[in-house]
Amino acid sequence: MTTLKITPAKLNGSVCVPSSKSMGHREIICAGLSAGTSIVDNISMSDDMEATLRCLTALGIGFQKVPSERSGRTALAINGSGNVRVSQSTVDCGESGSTLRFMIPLGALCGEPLTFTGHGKLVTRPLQAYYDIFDRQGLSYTTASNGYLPLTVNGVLKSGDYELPGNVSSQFISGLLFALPLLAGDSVLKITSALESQSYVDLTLSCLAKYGIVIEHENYYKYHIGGGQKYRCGRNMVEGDWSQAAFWLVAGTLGRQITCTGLNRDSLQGDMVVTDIINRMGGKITCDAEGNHTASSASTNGVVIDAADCPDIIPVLTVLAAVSEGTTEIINAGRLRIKECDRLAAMTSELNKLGAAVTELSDGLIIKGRPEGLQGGCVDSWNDHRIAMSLAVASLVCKKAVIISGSECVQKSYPEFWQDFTALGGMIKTVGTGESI
Ligand SMILES: O=C(O)C1=C[C@@H](OP(=O)(O)O)[C@@H](O)[C@H](O)C1
Ligand SMILES: C=C(OP(=O)(O)O)C(=O)O
Repeated sequence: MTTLKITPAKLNGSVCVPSSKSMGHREIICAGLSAGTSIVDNISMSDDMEATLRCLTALGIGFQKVPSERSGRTALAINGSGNVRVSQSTVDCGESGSTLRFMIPLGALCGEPLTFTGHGKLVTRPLQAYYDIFDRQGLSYTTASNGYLPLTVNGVLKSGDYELPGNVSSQFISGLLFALPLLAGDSVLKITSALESQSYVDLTLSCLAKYGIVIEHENYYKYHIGGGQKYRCGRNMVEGDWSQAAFWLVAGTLGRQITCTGLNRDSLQGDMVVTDIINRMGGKITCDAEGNHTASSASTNGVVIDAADCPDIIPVLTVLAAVSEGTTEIINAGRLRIKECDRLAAMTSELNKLGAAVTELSDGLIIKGRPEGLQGGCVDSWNDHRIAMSLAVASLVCKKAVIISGSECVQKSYPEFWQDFTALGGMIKTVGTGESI
């Protein structure tokens, strides 16, 4: 485990944000399901993207790295056959919920046993929505106790009527939307409770459409999925990641000025709402003609933030709230408890260690702002990339150093995070084992 000591410093400068992890997963899955070769350019590699690539291999889909046409990042040539088959009996999904939930229905097209393993919190993250479908269809599967990983699926999904809850994870909906068009018959998918993370369903539908898959829906609650469809190869670029930009836009608001490049101002990513939220709090985020977004230093005030459609930006917005004038209420955030860690508990515990005043509710947070700043101290990442990156941003407003243990977890989505943090003026030192802090 790596421990970092961050000496408080105001960050300043420009950063090219990684490409979208959510869109990257979707692109390489759709490319892998097409017959022929697709190029997906501008992929930011991370542990989660590696996990999805391992799944493609297990499903008999080939890929190779090729020179990028327009970015300095990875471009992948992905060779699919238009369908899936089990080419490896076990696949490790790492800690990636998206990977696991997108791949299970594809594994359940193969008609041969395929075992999904994972690590950390992924082992216990909810999968019941799929088990209910398998039970209804009589599809054979086994799990460790309590439905935990490893999960082995062994059977073929049947076309027809499907139901899913809308408030556990939209990743189940995306997973079925990838797989059901490949069945011979038509399917209808109904969402039986309030839909959260709807923007992620939009990302799925838009990627499917790019690859030639037609799905009609009635206001996101009923999806009509024609069977016998074929994915069509493509050449696509992945745009910048708004969830990652959020860290820098909060850091710019708390620091001097930070410009994020590589972003699409017309993005379908729900986390783009971070600009509206920061501006609503009194921040100063502007956008130029190229879509570069600049956050300038500003004094901010508390607001109500609805987490239903943007769960991933809540930890870093909690940091901004912690030093804003007045009170911030985070609502509809119960789902944050079933991510890489319990993010409501983690942000409450770790920010309060730094001197913040955060109160945890069952599905939200109340944050009493301390505009005078925080103290600093020793905190833990809870092995969650978004907690580690949020605590790094919190260091900007601390009087004393912030020591973060478990800082290596940023590998999950943003391996270059600490390099970028340093390039913007952050002062980081690795603390060796046994070294006093
Ligand atoms: O589909 C996706 O790419 C994601 C959906 C969201 O999860 P939920 O739908 O479980 O909220 C989000 O938190 C996750 O980081 C990525
Ligand atoms: C929750 C996240 O990812 P996943 O659900 O794919 O593990 C995340 O990246 O914050």
